[in-house]
Amino acid sequence: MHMSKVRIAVAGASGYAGGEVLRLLLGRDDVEIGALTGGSNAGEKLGVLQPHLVPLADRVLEPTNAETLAGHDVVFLGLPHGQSAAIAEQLGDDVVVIDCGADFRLTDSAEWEKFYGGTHAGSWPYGLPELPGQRAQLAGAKRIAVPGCYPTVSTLTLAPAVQAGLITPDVVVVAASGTSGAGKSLKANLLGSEVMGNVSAYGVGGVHRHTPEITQNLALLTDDDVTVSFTPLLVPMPRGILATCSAPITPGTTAEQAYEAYKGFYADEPFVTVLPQGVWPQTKSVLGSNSVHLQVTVDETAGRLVAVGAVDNLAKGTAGAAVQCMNLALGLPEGTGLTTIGLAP
Ligand SMILES: NC(=O)C1=CN([C@@H]2O[C@H](COP(=O)(O)OP(=O)(O)OC[C@H]3O[C@@H](n4cnc5c(N)ncnc54)[C@H](OP(=O)(O)O)[C@@H]3O)[C@@H](O)[C@H]2O)C=CC1
Ligand SMILES: CC(=O)N[C@@H](CCC(=O)OP(=O)(O)O)C(=O)O
Repeated sequence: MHMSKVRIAVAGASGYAGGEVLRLLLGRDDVEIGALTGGSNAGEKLGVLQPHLVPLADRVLEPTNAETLAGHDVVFLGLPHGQSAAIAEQLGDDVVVIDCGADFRLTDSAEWEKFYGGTHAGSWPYGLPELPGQRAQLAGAKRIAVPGCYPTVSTLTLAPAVQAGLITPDVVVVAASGTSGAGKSLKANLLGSEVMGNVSAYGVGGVHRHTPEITQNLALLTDDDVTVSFTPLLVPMPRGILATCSAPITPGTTAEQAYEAYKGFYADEPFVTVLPQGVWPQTKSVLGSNSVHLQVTVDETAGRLVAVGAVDNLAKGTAGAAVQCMNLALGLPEGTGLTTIGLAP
């Protein structure tokens, strides 16, 4: 039977998130790529801005507005924070809008104002299908907020332990990210000479805006109060996040029990792999894929559970999740167009 193609548009097609959505969708014969829009680069050819997207080289970026984005089944927003709400409200309730930005992730307006400033636009179904109960919220959804990259990996690295009560949910997350997490626009501290051969911490002391998002996610899994100490590190690589997470272990819990809890929690998840015991996640193994790699153990001397997770910040951390959510929203097989296979060496 002939099925009509899903017509999609990407706002922010010149950026990293928008570019990755297009890379993932270009291989699909059930998707037609419609409008591609930008900001300062409107009028430019995509072949100049995203030369890896060869089939789209001659496409010209249009300005981002309700007119250029009209007439699509799905609109992906890869715009800076605070830009999504005004566009989304003009797009009509029948269009699936998938926001890669932060505007609709938080449910608590006070937390939004504290960490982002300005008025909170509201909250949309949260695009992390691996959270218990969340897949049902995404099936048929017309508005989806794609999680932040650090919250995706941090939440999934801790969720089984929090839900099973293996830890006191007073968690410490230290996560190293590649530079693409900061977006494509040049930032002084991201110029090559500052990043190469260097690792630095930033957003230290509970001030990074992903802290309340991680807390919000973990709080769904327990009746206990959740506290999150989150420290991001910038490392000299283009893609990938490695998150090291720990929390006080519930006395008597063994490493074997923790491992089995993780295996059980993710047994039916197509994109989460709990690696063989003793094998620790590394970013390269997930690059370009929608995979999350996890490992867990118990540090008996310190009395802490230690879990490590890896994702590609642009794939499962943004654009891969966006495509996974599109599939769920449209009732397509969830893994359509997504791979679990990363790179080596
Ligand atoms: N990079 C990552 O790992 C992740 C990113 N995200 C989110 O995705 C969104 C996009 O991030 P990312 O792709 O990294 O950022 P980039 O800086 O790479 O891209 C930003 C895009 O937004 C466009 N843009 C900027 N200002 C305007 C404007 N005023 N009007 C219309 N378009 C505009 C830019 O167009 P132009 O170039 O033409 O100016 C560009 O296409 C952000 O909200 C970010 O938080 C989420 C998770 C992870
Ligand atoms: C390395 C780096 O700078 N990373 C970004 C996070 C990117 C991301 O996922 O965040 P949002 O979608 O919430 O912007 C940062 O720390 O601000």
